[in-house]
Amino acid sequence: MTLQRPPVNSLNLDLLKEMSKSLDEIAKNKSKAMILTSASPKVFSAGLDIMEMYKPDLKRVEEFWTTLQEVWFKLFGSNFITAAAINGHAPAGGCLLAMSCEYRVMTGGNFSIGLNETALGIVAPNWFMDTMTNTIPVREAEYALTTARMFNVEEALKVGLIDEVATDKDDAIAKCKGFIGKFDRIPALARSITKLKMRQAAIKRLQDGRREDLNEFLQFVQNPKIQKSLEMYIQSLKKKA
Ligand SMILES: CCCCCCCCC/C=C/C(=O)SCCNC(=O)CCNC(=O)[C@H](O)C(C)(C)COP(=O)(O)OP(=O)(O)OC[C@H]1O[C@@H](n2cnc3c(N)ncnc32)[C@H](O)[C@@H]1OP(=O)(O)O
Repeated sequence: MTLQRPPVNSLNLDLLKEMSKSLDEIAKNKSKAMILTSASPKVFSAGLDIMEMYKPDLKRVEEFWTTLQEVWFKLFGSNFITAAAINGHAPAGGCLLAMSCEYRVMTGGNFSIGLNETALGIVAPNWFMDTMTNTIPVREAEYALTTARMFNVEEALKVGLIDEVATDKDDAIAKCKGFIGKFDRIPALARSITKLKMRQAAIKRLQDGRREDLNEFLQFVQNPKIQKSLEMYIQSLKKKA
């Protein structure tokens, strides 16, 4: 699955809906595995489209958040094998997508990956945190989350946020295929049940608290202080360019 929403694959409602549909198709057509990557040469995904959260229409932003939750359920909780070929920057929601896969290969270069929400004055939801602690140790996750740490490729490899480094996108995809090949001799049902048991607690936590998570988000986007932070962040992104 190749993300292609120039310039930075930011996740707006339309892209999330497309992803949700594609994940359904992959599940339905009984694909053995999926590799998630990006059509952009330097950005895997810039995370959530900040414009969806800035001065939002309430109905749309509710659908936006619900669709994001759905994409996470379908990706993190998929029966099929998932690997991410991270061929560029992967901040915030981009990092979440990569961490929701079972294996991560990142192309070397001046790219970074991490959950930087606190730097925007926002708090990553519990299920973002659960996804991170499913990937790296709790202590590292707490440190990374509180400090909005963006890891460079070497740091990400060292902490286990990524599993391998690749020379370019083709190499990243080849290495993801190498991971997928490890399951050639493992019975598929045993593999998928094991994966889902490992992920069950995190999945159940969001299933049980889904409405509450949505309400928290809706309160959050209606908070004037948060809107001010988002406005300043958008300006800083634009100034850079
Ligand atoms: C339940 C509990 C409570 C709920 C609490 C709620 C929690 C919400 C959780 C939030 C999760 C998130 O993902 S929040 C999103 C966080 N994302 C980020 O912080 C990433 C910000 N972006 C970047 O760092 C960079 O753009 C990066 C990805 C490295 C690429 O750098 P480049 O130099 O290649 O490109 P840029 O010039 O910066 O960007 C190109 C254009 O894209 C825009 N752009 C970049 N990122 C964007 C983004 N995320 N959304 C919209 N637009 C974006 C820029 O403004 C530019 O616009 P023009 O100048 O107009 O061309």
